[in-house]
Amino acid sequence: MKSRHVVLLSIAMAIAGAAIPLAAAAYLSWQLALGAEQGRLRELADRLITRTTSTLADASEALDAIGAAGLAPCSPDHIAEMRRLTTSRSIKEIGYVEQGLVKCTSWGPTTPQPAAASVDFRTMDGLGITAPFISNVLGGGQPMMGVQRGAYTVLIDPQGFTDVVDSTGSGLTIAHDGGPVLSASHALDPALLASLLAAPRSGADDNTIFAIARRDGWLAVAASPRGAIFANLWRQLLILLPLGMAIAALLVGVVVWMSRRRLSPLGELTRAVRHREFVVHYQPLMELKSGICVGAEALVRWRRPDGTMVRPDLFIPLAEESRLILPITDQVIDAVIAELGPTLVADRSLHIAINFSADDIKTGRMLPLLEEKLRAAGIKPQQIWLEATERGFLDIEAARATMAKARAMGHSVAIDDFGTGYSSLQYLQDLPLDALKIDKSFIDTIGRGSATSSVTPHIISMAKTLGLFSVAEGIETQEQADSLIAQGVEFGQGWLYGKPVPAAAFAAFHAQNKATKGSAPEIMRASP
Ligand SMILES: Nc1nc2c(ncn2[C@@H]2O[C@H](COP(=O)(O)O[C@H]3[C@@H](O)[C@H](n4cnc5c(=O)[nH]c(N)nc54)O[C@@H]3COP(=O)(O)O)[C@@H](O)[C@H]2O)c(=O)[nH]1
Repeated sequence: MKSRHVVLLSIAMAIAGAAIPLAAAAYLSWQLALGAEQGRLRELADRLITRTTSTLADASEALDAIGAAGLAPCSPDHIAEMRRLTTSRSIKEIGYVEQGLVKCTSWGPTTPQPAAASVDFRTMDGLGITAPFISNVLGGGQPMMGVQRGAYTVLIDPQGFTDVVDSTGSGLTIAHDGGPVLSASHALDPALLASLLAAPRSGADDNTIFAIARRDGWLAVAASPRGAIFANLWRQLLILLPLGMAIAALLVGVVVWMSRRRLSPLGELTRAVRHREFVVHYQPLMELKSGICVGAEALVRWRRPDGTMVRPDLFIPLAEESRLILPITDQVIDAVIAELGPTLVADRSLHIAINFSADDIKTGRMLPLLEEKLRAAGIKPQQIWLEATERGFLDIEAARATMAKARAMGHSVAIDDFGTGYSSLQYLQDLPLDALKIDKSFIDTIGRGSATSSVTPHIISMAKTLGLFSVAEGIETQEQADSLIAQGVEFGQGWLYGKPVPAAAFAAFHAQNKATKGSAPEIMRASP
């Protein structure tokens, strides 16, 4: 993914990371406040049913008592007893009805008049309920609720159900489940009430929050305006918003940290390793005297997704520091085998030099892997040279063990960039080596009469004394080549012969060189 895309994605993720926890905090606060209000309304509705059933129980008791009193209808004692029974808070009046006419009430005898209305429904214990009950003779024309059994009708003020239950102004409605409404305070929107009676449920709409309770044959609805939850909502927000803000800050921090990591050189390199973005170019290695191409040095390049190539000296130091060099070396080995395996199998005189990191030289972890891969491809170990810089010799004993093992397997081993390190020359005679690669900085001095130009002959003669091949790096002119040949340097590479090129171009160069100059010896070892 390109850096621009990473930045855009990071911005999108940071916005989402900030918005989602805040939105979640707001949503959760709303849900908690709504849930609390609905819980309160449910409780109110339940209390309303309790109040209704206890009022009806009072009425039933009064009806039983007057019925069982056995007093002469409308006698002073009968009227006194009816009056005594109206002392309960909910019972407003009692009427005695004979043949459809009210003969007397708890207030006294009346001129016989027709009783008000017929019964609307019967409760589970047989009480006949009329709601509203409006009669001039009973209840003085006020809308009441009539509870009837036998010859008696008890009048109850329906407002009493709802007034006592709630003091917060919530709308309360009690209805016979599946039947008419008995009482309502702060009347609900009629359409909403009708819908709740038809399909009882708790919930909220644009204006109202409502909850129901249903039991003992009664349905109670409690409702409050949406604004009723705002106080609780702010309380919830005060708790949850800081939490949401903390989570948002954490998420944004993580996104920033991840994107900075991803956009950092190390992040880029890590991703490149994961996506195997490395390619290998091959620079011809020549036998200087004969001009025969004896092999090539494998040089890694990082091809970024946009196609640009990154030079190894720009990423190898970071790769070594972060140990990403290990998977990079593995990818180089895989590329060499995949790209030049058939060429190497077809020409046993050809070899490829691979650069190994200090870590590899110290641990030797790549040797078994290399052995297995070469065997599978049919490539001889002698065809792969190992190059190590002096940085790999910091732990000289470990380096010696790895190099000895590599040579025992059949590989040749060369010291790369020789002369640029600070290691003691002492180790040279003890290390199991085949070649010294003289660094380009020394080759550049040839013919220039500079102070360091006198060092090159010493390096060449040291290699000879130690019985090692010398390989000159970075030969750019024929003058340099002639001088090196005259000093007995066996091999060399440089732009004079060829720049590092992709595998196919190198194979073509090698075939052309072989056709004109012939083949190198199959095994090139400085010493057994
Ligand atoms: N651990 C690993 N290190 C690697 C690997 N591949 C490369 N490297 C190291 O990176 C350094 C830079 O390499 P590169 O940019 O590829 O440069 C090489 C040649 O292109 C360059 N060269 C060769 N001939 C000439 C020349 O005539 N003129 C000129 N200006 N430059 C020339 O020199 C580099 C050769 O490198 P080396 O022989 O290895 O010293 C370099 O230090 C590589 O080692 C890898 O896979 N692993």
